Amino acid sequence: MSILTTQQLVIDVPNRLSGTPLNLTIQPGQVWGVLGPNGAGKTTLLHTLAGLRAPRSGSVHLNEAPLASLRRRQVAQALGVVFQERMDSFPATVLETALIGRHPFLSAWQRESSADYTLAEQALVRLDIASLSERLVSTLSGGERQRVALATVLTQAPAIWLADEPTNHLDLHHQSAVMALMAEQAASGKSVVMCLHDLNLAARWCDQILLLYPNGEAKWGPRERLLTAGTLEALYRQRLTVVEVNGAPVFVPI
Ligand SMILES: Nc1ncnc2c1ncn2[C@@H]1O[C@H](COP(=O)(O)OP(=O)(O)OP(=O)(O)O)[C@@H](O)[C@H]1O
Repeated sequence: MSILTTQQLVIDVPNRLSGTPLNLTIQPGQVWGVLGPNGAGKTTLLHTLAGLRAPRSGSVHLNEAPLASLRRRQVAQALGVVFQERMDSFPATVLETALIGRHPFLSAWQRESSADYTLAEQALVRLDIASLSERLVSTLSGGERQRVALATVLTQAPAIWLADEPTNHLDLHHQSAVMALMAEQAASGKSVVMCLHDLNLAARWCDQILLLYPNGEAKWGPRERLLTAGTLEALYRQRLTVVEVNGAPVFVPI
């Protein structure tokens, strides 16, 4: 189990003067939804939490060690990132791509073991792409590629998932399946931080919410406190109506 914390973290968004310092504790078992309009800094935050981008100020800690003091390999053994944009530039099959998830655990010239193959094959089954195993990733549809990216992180089996719009390109069935997978990861003691544009997925699946505003302000806390029509209307500058379905709020733009 791993805990990711931030201390007085201000993310480095170009041309933004300042922002609310973030003091977050991402605990095992939690599912965080990061919400905010385009350009608010969701991806920047996710990359900063992954140690891929330096903060403007403050710090990110993995189990109390500053992320900046850790070797990349150590970080990759604990943190998995589902990127929003991907460069699938060299030819690789779906299975080969999923196996990349094991690389943080292999030494320089070490080949993947049969246990690594088993993990990758199980991940392909879980993401419903086992039948595509030998296909080149470059030949896949957008939704299929998205599921390869998720399968790669599932193969990595990190304690902390950082996922940038994990339901991007997915049809309704696969959106639900992926959110259920995230919830399942949290239930098994992992933690999940997701950037989302779909308020209703956040309302249904996230227990902690972080709202990012275009001016750098931020609010965070339990879903019940932050996912209200008033808060979200101000965040998105969009009027909303709320209905309740199966005990969860559903936000509809009006
Ligand atoms: N390398 C860069 N140079 C200049 N501006 C940048 C750079 N990277 C990010 N930005 C700007 O920083 C801001 C935050 O970008 P970011 O991608 O984090 O937003 P986001 O909330 O994830 O947006 P979206 O909802 O559109 O995905 C945006 O205004 C973006 O244009």
